[in-house]
Amino acid sequence: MYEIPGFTDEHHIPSAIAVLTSGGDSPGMNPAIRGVVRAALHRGIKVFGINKGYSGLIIGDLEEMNSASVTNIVQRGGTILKSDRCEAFKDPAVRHQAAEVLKEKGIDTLVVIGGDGSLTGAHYLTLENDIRVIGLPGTIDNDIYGTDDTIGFDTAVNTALEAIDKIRDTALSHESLFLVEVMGRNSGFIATHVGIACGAEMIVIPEYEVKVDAISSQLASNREQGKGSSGIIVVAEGPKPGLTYDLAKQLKNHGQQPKVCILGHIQRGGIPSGHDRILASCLGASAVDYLCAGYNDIMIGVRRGKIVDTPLAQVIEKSKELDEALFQRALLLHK
Ligand SMILES: Nc1ncnc2c1ncn2[C@@H]1O[C@H](COP(=O)(O)OP(=O)(O)OP(=O)(O)O)[C@@H](O)[C@H]1O
Ligand SMILES: O=P(O)(O)OC[C@H]1O[C@](O)(CO)[C@@H](O)[C@@H]1O
Ligand SMILES: [Mg+2]
Repeated sequence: MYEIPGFTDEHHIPSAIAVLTSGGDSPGMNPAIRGVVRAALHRGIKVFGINKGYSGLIIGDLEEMNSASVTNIVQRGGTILKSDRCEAFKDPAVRHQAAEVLKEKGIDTLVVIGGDGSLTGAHYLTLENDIRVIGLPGTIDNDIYGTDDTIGFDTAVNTALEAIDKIRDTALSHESLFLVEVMGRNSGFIATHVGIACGAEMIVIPEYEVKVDAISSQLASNREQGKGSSGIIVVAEGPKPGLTYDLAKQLKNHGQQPKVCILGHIQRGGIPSGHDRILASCLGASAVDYLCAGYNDIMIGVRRGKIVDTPLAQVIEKSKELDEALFQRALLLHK
């Protein structure tokens, strides 16, 4: 499914690899961990699992893994290593402490599976300390520069769709309008993909200004065309809680009677899709290939079906643009 680079130079075999998951959990983190562990063991490299992301790293909560440690996890949601958000890791002194923990155990390389924040932490860790790092994009948000796809995005979109298809039944039966909030504080990737796939009447995302007038006239036009008065508007959660309720209020002022349904954390859990399992497995195993070939301070992702690497500095600095053409296509399909 993915074109995998073949490396010839393999003179940088790590003494031992540690792996952690960080930030919001995402479906596919487990097959990614499995990929790292099995590929490392295949080369005779010791591999350690760190519990609870950077919080566990700082206090040395880690243990050696073997092939059985990752048996029967390819199909499991969440992360067997657990995850966390760790404010303390933003402090360089704390990162130094983390590096010392690794060195004491004879570990010289770390694989970080997480979102943009987690990859930022990984970049600083290697810049300031003698630890090599590889990042893997593990987030449902798909908001990471340097990869077309992130581990968990596909599953999250499908989970949201399953829920919205059910809400659609009720919307049709009662001729009612639903605002369905999906995840995405700063990015509308989930909302755009879900909106297209569920046939939403409108999609609201943080990247573009919300035009209540436009939503109202779209709904009015639907009624005039004989499409009925039920509808689904997919709304990305946006930067602060409550924005979907604010939008509902504004629509009420325009004579609409919307109901709000917040999908929330169901989007983060569940069995990873086949797509996410394959992506995660390939990226996990590739992390070990890249380490053995001497790479450091990169994220491994996919572009146009190829496994590719991007310097973490770029991943952090640049933001992934929403596909404008795709969003325009969605607008066309509403009409
Ligand atoms: N600027 C930073 N410097 C050092 N570490 C950071 C930085 N930003 C984030 N991190 C570390 O990464 C952790 C996770 O970051 P964040 O909460 O942004 O989630 P994420 O990795 O982007 O995942 P997601 O957005 O999918 O939940 C933080 O709790 C912190 O430990
Ligand atoms: O569970 P928390 O910490 O509230 O995080 C929610 C955020 O995490 C994400 O689910 C990504 O992991 C975002 O889509 C969402 O905005
Ligand atoms: Mg993030």
